[in-house]
Amino acid sequence: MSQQKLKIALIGYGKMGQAIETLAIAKGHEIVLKITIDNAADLTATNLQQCDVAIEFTNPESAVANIKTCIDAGLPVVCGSTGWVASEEAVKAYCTNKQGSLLYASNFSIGVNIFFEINKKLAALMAKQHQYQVSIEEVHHTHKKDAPSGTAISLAQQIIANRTDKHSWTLNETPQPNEIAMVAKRIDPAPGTHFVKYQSSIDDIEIIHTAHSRQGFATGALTAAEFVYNKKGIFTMADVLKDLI
Ligand SMILES: NC(=O)C1=CN([C@@H]2O[C@H](COP(=O)(O)OP(=O)(O)OC[C@H]3O[C@@H](n4cnc5c(N)ncnc54)[C@H](OP(=O)(O)O)[C@@H]3O)[C@@H](O)[C@H]2O)C=CC1
Ligand SMILES: O=C(O)C1=N[C@H](C(=O)O)C[C@H](O)C1
Repeated sequence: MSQQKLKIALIGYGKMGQAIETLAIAKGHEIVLKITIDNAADLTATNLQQCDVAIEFTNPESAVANIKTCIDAGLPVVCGSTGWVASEEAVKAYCTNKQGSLLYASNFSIGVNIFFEINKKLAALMAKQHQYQVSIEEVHHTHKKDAPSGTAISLAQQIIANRTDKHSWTLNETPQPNEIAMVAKRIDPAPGTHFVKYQSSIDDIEIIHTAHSRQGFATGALTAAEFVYNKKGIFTMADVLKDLI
């Protein structure tokens, strides 16, 4: 079946917004509304209602308000901004109450979503191997505003869900026994590298995902928009990729 050509609102026109625009136009979609910091006042219900779907990639401070504006306008929204995890449950409740559509992913690339599945399985396998210290390391470019990355937080949440002895994580500090140690490094031009390490005095087990560019994130975000534009509810990349992985 051929893909419906979408009228897209791009909220945020930085590295990700621009990468998504290129891919969207190549697939025959139309960017009807482009919101930057300079025309943020144009993010109105009237303008959003000219579109089929919004794709939001801004920053931790703007994301929540932008998502709510889309929900209030009745427009499905795909959000890739990270760093607002503390508001996630409240935003989902807002979306549910307003019968809106939201698809948030800390990472849209197929590779990372496969990596997530490996991480969950490895965490379950290692749950009783207390001789191994588990830790997460992420490396990103120096323009990144949040730390740790949203992807690193997702990896930690998956580990916590698959063992009983870890309850939270700590960044760049010595962890308590019930915490996962996280390290965030900022090195240009890294688009995003994530390590999950299990280390013991006898041996180490390590899984690594390395993004070579932003193409995987942009492709995944556009696929998510094509998935959600005519749906109601709260979705994840697992819903989008359920027939693929
Ligand atoms: N989920 C995923 O797969 C991925 C998520 N990300 C996340 O996406 C977000 C954006 O990343 P990236 O594109 O690299 O960042 P950029 O800084 O390159 O782009 C963000 C853009 O949004 C603009 N902006 C800020 N506030 C608003 C607003 N209220 N309305 C409209 N535009 C606004 C910024 O302007 P100004 O610079 O003037 O503030 C900037 O141009 C980050 O949170 C990042 O962590 C990134 C890659 C993949
Ligand atoms: O800011 C970025 O660049 C990225 N952010 C996301 C995150 O915080 O996990 C995804 C990817 O790693 C790139």
